[in-house]
Amino acid sequence: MTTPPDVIRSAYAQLAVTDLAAARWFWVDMLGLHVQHEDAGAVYLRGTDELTHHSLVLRSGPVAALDHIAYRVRTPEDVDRAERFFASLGRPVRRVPAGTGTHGVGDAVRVVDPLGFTVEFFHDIARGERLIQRYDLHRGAQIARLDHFNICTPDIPAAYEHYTSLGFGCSETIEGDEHELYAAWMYRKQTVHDVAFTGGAGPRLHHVGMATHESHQVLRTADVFGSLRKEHHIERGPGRHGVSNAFYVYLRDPDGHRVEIYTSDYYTGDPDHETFRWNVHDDRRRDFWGNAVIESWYKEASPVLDLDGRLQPISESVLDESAVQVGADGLGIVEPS
Ligand SMILES: O=S(=O)(O)c1ccc(O)c(O)c1
Ligand SMILES: [Ca+2]
Ligand SMILES: [Fe+2]
Repeated sequence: MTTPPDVIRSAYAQLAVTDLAAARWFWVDMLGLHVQHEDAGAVYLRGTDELTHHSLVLRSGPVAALDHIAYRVRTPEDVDRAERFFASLGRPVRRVPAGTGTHGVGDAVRVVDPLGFTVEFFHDIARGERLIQRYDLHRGAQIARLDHFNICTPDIPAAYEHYTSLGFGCSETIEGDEHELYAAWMYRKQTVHDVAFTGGAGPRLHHVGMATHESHQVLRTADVFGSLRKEHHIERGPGRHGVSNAFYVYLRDPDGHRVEIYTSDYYTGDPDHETFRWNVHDDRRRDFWGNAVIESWYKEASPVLDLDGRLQPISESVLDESAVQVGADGLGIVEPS
């Protein structure tokens, strides 16, 4: 196997939205993301702490879907390594020279990874003004930065193996009594995750996780949606996660794309950091207070487009966590086989 690229972190997601103005209302007016650039067909957004051009791109399109997730790599040579790595796996690979791809991003490579996701690896990206202490510009949820991608895939062990081969560590898992792998959280930056896997039909994007500095920003976000009679955008929470220990709320944008507002997870940077393993029957795993997980959270997600913008076919899940009888969820009636 060829040398993998040195991934620094999850860097941006590019979402296709069917009504750019409605999406702008949600992500800019309500969540407060900073507009770094916009044109007739797309808006480029970032959080208050982000120094690179964007961490979210909303592109107008006929179908609500994920264009691609993107990881920043340490050097320009790591873009070449990514191209060779995925070519050696026999995966579709397409070089995207500077100026021909996403606005603000330099030389990049886009691949369809073994899980069926379109993934971009880049190093060069334009800078944005330092907003960390421009409190006068901090609005809405006061989102600091993109924290992670959560992806739906039917084969969690395959996802774990693929991201392990890319040098990702594993901070936490959800496992069955026989250690069947239901979910995993994996990282390159020194927090709980850059990517996590939710068992289900895939490839689909489950959510993008956006970090705030304080739990009161999570709570206020939910309050503002309630005040404006937009509470139907609130899907799950606010609450405290078992996995990651983060405080969270999940929202759905006008196209149904899911976003998590997430704060206060923990450091994972020591080389001998140990994986914390949850049992699928522990009903504190997903909400530490034992609150049930709404069925839509397990079942609904955004489809994914291939390198040519065509919808990727979706294959069904192997293990269905929502079918596991646990105290709080109570969604299913069948123990895992
Ligand atoms: O619901 S879980 O506690 O499993 C969880 C933990 C961290 C996340 O980012 C997440 O989306 C979900
Ligand atoms: Ca709701
Ligand atoms: Fe998340």
